[in-house]
Amino acid sequence: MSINIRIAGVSHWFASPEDPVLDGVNLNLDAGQTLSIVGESGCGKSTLLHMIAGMLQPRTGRVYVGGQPALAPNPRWNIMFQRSALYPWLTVVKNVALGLEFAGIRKGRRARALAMLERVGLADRADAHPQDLSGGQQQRVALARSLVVSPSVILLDEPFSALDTFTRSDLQAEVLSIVAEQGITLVQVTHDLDEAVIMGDRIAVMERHPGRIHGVIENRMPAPRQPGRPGFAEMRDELLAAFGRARRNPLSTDTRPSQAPVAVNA
Ligand SMILES: Nc1ncnc2c1ncn2[C@@H]1O[C@H](COP(=O)(O)OP(=O)(O)OP(=O)(O)O)[C@@H](O)[C@H]1O
Repeated sequence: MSINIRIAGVSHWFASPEDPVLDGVNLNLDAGQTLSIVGESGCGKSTLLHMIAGMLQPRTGRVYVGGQPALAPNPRWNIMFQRSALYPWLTVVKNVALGLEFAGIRKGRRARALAMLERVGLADRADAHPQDLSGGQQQRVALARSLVVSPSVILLDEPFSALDTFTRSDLQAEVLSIVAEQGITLVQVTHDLDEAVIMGDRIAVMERHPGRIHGVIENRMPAPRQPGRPGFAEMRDELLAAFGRARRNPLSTDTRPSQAPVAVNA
């Protein structure tokens, strides 16, 4: 079942209230939509993702997932990090099946894990151990573990940043296809503007220090959104311009150009 996400007036600080990491973040995502979050290093992207995952509570405001406050981690919304740990003593298929075990699913674990491995192109390595796989293959296993539970929401924190261009492109396409097929709501943090355009129906651009939503761009490109296709370069240029403005105004929104074309449609 698809579910929506609502980030309502979220502010946060770690060390001191005088040094907020997030300030007044509002963002809505419809059920089954995909959102890319971009912004300079340290602007609070991962912090926001942790809040959606229920791993961290904002000092003020609230995150709602499927209408419920995200007060604790939930197996139906899955977070995957840049380097998701696999267990070296378990085979690939057992690592994937662990996702099902964590979600409390008892029956048919191996068959479901194998089907998902097939999906990410690793069925033939099911009985290998993670350390015998390449970095890209290990990320595929981690992805399979996240997706095998048919989560309602998947949260990806730069999952493909260490991968070569071709592997990254394959995995982007595979994630988008699974997400569309299962109606999963996707939030992905990325530093790669091409990836932001490829993955996001909407793209949130953040300012830094404190972390704020500078604007949200509605991605007008129809799927498949691939570099070189009509409209891709325009979307990327629009994003790059918004990113540049967000960087130029890290400490204040007062100097933001009034003609900024970014749709603040949070
Ligand atoms: N647990 C924590 N304790 C103290 N400070 C933290 C903690 N987690 C994050 N921070 C600080 O909060 C700020 C935002 O961090 P966050 O990781 O959310 O940024 P980011 O945009 O994801 O960065 P990057 O793009 O480099 O991954 C940073 O200054 C970081 O040092």
